[in-house]
Amino acid sequence: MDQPVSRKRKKRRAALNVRNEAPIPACDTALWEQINQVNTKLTAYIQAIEQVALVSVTDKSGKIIYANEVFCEVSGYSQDELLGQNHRVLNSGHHPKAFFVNMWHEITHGRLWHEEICNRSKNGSLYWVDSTIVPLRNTDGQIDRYLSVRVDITANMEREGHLQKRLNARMCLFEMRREILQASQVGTLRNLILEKLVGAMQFSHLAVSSMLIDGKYYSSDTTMSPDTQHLPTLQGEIRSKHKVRGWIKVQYREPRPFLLPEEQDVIQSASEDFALWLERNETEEYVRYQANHDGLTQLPNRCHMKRILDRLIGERRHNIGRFAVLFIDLDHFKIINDSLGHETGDLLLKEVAKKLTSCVRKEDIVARQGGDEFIVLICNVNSYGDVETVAQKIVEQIKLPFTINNSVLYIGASIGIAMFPDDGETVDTLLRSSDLAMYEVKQAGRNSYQFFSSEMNRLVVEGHRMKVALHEALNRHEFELYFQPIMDHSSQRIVSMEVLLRWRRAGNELVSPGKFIPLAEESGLIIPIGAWVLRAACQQIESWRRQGIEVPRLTVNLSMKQLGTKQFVHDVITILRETGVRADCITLEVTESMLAENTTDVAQKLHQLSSLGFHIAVDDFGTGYSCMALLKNYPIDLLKIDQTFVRNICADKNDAAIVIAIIAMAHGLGMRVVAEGVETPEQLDFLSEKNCDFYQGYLFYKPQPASDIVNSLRRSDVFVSLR
Ligand SMILES: Nc1nc2c(ncn2[C@@H]2O[C@H](COP(=O)(O)OP(=O)(O)OP(=O)(O)O)[C@@H](O)[C@H]2O)c(=O)[nH]1
Repeated sequence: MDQPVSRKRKKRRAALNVRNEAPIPACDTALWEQINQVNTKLTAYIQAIEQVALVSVTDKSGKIIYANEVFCEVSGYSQDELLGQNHRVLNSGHHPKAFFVNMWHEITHGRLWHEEICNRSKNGSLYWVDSTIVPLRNTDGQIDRYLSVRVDITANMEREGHLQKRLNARMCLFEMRREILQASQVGTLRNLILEKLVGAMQFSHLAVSSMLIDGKYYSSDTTMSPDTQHLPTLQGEIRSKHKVRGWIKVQYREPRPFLLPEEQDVIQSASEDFALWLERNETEEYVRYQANHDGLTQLPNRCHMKRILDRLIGERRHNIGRFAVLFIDLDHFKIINDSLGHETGDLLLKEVAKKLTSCVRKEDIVARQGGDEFIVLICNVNSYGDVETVAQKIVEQIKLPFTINNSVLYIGASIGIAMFPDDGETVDTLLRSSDLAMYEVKQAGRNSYQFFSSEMNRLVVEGHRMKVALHEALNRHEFELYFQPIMDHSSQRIVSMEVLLRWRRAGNELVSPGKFIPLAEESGLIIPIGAWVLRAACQQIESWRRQGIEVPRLTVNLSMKQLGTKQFVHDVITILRETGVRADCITLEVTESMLAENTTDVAQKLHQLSSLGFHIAVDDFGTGYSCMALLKNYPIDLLKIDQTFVRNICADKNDAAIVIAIIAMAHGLGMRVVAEGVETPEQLDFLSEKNCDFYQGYLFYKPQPASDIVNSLRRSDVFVSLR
């Protein structure tokens, strides 16, 4: 059985020491006997050693003066070739210089040296030997030769080495792949690969890894210059999407005659894995970018901006420091689209985005909220004055002409400003506050800026509460009808009554129509409310009729939303059927703007209604388009002159001229005219002199509930029959 290596080594050392150091005793028979025995033993040892080991002796300088047969056999050199050669002829280059420096240091100091060495044979192949070098002294005690005994361990080393290297390589790749799966930052991953590759090399202390990616050089040893082509190099190419993006290298600091294939595999795989990661990361980055940016302007989109805003709020919540949110909406942008086309509109939006970016500092953020709306975050604000300066600059800059496709375009911007934390401490409140302020700018005429105020908020909160209550108002029977008579010019009697809606909210508070009608329009509630009004008006006609009061006609206002519903005419007919009222008992009032909005659909419906017997009136005439040409396409019976003209009719020549013109033109088109808001006898005189047909106003009657007006109606002479 084999003895353990350490015991074998001890024995060998003991034997060599005996040979080198045993003193020669004085001659006597017993002693010679002893010497012979020792000699015999030594000879046996030497013979045995010579059989299995590579034995050589060198002089002080390392020149070989003896080499046994095994030595010749393993090294591939003949004795003649070896003798006189320096031992360096066998150097494989595998070991660093320090390895041999240490060896020489030990043996020149008379110490035995024992290591595993990789040597190179004559044919270039490598072999590993377990080497023991013993310094030999001459009779003066000086070291003058070195005895080397080496055992060939190449087979073991290869087995172990291969396994170890493969294991190392696998481990390295495994770890790198794990990191690659988790890595999110290219810088971190790059450093990690460079570090791991060095660790995976057989002489890691000599290995330097480096990477060239997209023209930039990185190295695990920043002192080593990229210009090291002469050094032993393992290299892998980083290829992504069929393009060479760079390389990964591992180089040894010293020349090495051979490099292991496993190491090359590691570099190759690392390069491929890294290239895949780059591709994946770039795809993810692209997707992330697309999700966070507006495709047209490349600015952060609404979601991204909200996240930025949220982060900013988080940062500033504990630090004192204001920032401002500017809500920017372009003025009348729709006209650009409608007149010059969507593509021109798009180009203008891109130019506006650039201009906005140029108006703010790098740390500020410009985002596209959507459509023609942009958000600007001014991140560091000392005073309102700072923000005002930026807002003013934006208004001025946007006002300047834009040249798009060789055309000069003009646009304005309305800006609402909310400050953090004063006007909101959450993303939603800041956006809402700035939006409200922007809305105020629009209301005030556009092309300017406005800071948010708590009054705006109060109005919004009130509006919201009212909207909620309005939803319930129909179910709670909170609506009432008021009636205001319309008088005949010549007879001074009632020809019709305008039906006016009133909302008596819980608590008996009467809400003015000016407050709730716009909310009902906005929420769409105007459709069921409008149907209720028509039905209630018809029911009232029937109720009066049953009481013996014949009302010639009631005038009911329509909204554009109602008229816009497909089944509007059908719904009106249904109400007439249900209540038993004839169509000619009802005048339907539309506004000028309704006629201008959707001419074909509105005209069709009004013609249908007119042919059913309804009268059609145009309310508030003169305040909108005042376009007589528009009227001729519709079956209009009555024009109602807006009260704003009537109010100053005796004092303002222009108003008087307008009223005279409207009456003349209406008569020319076969229509009759109602003057609204008649309050004084002077107004009445003026109007009757100009042949106005009918009057409505406080001079005759205020709007009254059915219960109050009924007394006036009972007088038999109040009505003029129009039939
Ligand atoms: N070209 C283009 N137009 C868009 C885009 N997104 C929205 N719009 C249009 O932008 C217009 C925005 O209209 P609004 O802001 O409501 O109206 P405006 O004409 O600007 O009027 P005010 O805001 O009241 O001054 C609409 O006509 C949209 O169709 C877009 O990506 N490209």
